[in-house]
Amino acid sequence: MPFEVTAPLQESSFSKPKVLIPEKVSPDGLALLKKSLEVHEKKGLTPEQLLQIVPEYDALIVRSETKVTAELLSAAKKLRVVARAGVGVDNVDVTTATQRGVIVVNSPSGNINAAAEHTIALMMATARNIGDACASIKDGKWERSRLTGVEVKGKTLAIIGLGKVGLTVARAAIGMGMTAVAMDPYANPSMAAAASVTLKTSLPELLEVADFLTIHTPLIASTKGMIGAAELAQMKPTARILNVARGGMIDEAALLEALENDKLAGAGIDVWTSEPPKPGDTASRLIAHPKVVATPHLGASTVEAQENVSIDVCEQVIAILAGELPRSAVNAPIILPEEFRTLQPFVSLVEKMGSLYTQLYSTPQRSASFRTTFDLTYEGALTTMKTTQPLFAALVKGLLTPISSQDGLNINVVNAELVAKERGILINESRSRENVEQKGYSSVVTLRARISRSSSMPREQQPKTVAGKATQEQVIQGFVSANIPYISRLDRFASNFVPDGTLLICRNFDSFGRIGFVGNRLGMAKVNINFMSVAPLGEEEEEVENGSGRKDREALMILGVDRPVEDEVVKSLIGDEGVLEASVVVL
Ligand SMILES: NC(=O)c1ccc[n+]([C@@H]2O[C@H](COP(=O)([O-])OP(=O)(O)OC[C@H]3O[C@@H](n4cnc5c(N)ncnc54)[C@H](O)[C@@H]3O)[C@@H](O)[C@H]2O)c1
Ligand SMILES: O=C(O)[C@H](O)COP(=O)(O)O
Repeated sequence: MPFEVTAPLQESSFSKPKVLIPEKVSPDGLALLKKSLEVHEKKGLTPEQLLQIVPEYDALIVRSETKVTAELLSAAKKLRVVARAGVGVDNVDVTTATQRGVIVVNSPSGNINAAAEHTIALMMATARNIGDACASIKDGKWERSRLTGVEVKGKTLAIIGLGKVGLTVARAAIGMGMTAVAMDPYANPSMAAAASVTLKTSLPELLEVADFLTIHTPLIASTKGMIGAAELAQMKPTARILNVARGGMIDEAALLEALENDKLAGAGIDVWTSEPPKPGDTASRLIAHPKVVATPHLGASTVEAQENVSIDVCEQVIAILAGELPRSAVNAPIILPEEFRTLQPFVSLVEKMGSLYTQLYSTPQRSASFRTTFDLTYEGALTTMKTTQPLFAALVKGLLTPISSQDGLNINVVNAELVAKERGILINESRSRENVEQKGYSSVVTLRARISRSSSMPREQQPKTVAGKATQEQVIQGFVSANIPYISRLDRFASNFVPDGTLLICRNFDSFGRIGFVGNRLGMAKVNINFMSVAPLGEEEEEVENGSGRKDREALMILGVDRPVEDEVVKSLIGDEGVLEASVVVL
């Protein structure tokens, strides 16, 4: 099948690419889009309505309210880009987008100043009881002494996360006569020093000196719930806490308890664990608390910031739909969009090849005693790709998925090399000049696993052989046709099957009655067969002795089944009836 490179969508295309914008995005960027694209602004859609209309769109532009879920991305068959008009992409399922070849872009710097100014506004509001005072005077009261505040000059601002927003807040606070200290394990010490911010190495060190504590990290595993009851207890009772980053980093129940019991003087909160908060939940009780100044996620909501992020992401959408490189891609920073799209079916193929290898050929004893080196070879049109990083990442992911917990496995082009190194997986990639079109394919991928004794083991402890040889090699080969991956070689066998779902793979002598025997046993076990494929020995392979004195050729039988096959059923296939080996793999 020809290797297709999707043509960039041009202005002159018969129908213009369509962009869906289900949230309020500033018109400045939209004006740029409208020159060459069909732009549909549809606010207030329910998730169900969004799911229904998304298949017709090439691009989706969102802010923080739209949840770009795996379900939505699966329904969005034409989608090429999700653009986040802002910084945080925690409302976008980036992993699924990556798997589906959808580029996610954001605007990493368009709203920094807005978020920093909002932090300062909340700091001043908590210091001077602005929220409470405003409510009081509107209620017809005149409560001057109850509402006496504090000054920020001479106080210490403690910052968690000295990134773009954190540093901007620090500079403004220092300008108001405050001392700035920060805790950020990844901060650049010289940049901190240049901004007159003192870095602290631990959270307790930071908490104990804070008159105001402000959080400016992303919401990730290490920051989720980082300020709980224990941390609040380490702060001065006169301290105030601010959060203009993300809900979920401060334990809302612990914060409410601290405020109610005078363990903390106040809080200025813009972001909430659940947005919008539900009536009666902890966040709603916090919002109602007189010591809390609350805003509905307004950190980036300034005219200027919205103009910035809108222009930034709209320019990137235009670039991607024209086949060019975006400036701020979250999931594919080093690969051209068209290459990314073309590589996607091969990403799926290589991932399945890796998973097949682990499930069929690797055993725990083997991995402890032997070293496996993987050679990944690309032939045909694939060799013209500028980068094959996504294929490398897919192999690492495929090899590890069957032996990892799903939650912990987030392997992508950014972290694949690191993960491979950490797990001791050696992968050599190479491009072959062989003309595979003669074989009827435009591109072929071959995974060759070479197993040899681990040289790090003391010689006397090394097992004598690997299946009788000093080194052993297994080969899996595949290709893509009409975007569907196929396995064309499985070890010594010339196969042709789609690596998908639950497969029973039997090695048997290629003689009468084997298929009937296996089909019968599966039928008795109430396992339905969805498809069957026979893989004969490759032409160069020899016949072997079949146990009854005759020479016979071996073959593989690959059966797609509708459910996992029990171990005893699999074992019952092996024996006199000619099945030599049987394994179940899930792909
Ligand atoms: N409320 C809003 O409307 C609004 C607007 C803009 C940004 N934000 C949010 O503000 C946050 C900061 O944005 P940014 O642009 O400054 O991001 P950034 O990536 O520039 O900075 C984040 C900093 O956090 C640090 N960090 C990461 N993990 C940490 C940890 N465990 N402990 C301490 N520091 C850690 C990083 O090293 C980095 O320096 C993000 O969550 C962003 O989504 C909110
Ligand atoms: O991550 C961001 O950029 C901010 O939280 C802003 O979100 P918003 O676009 O929904 O205002």
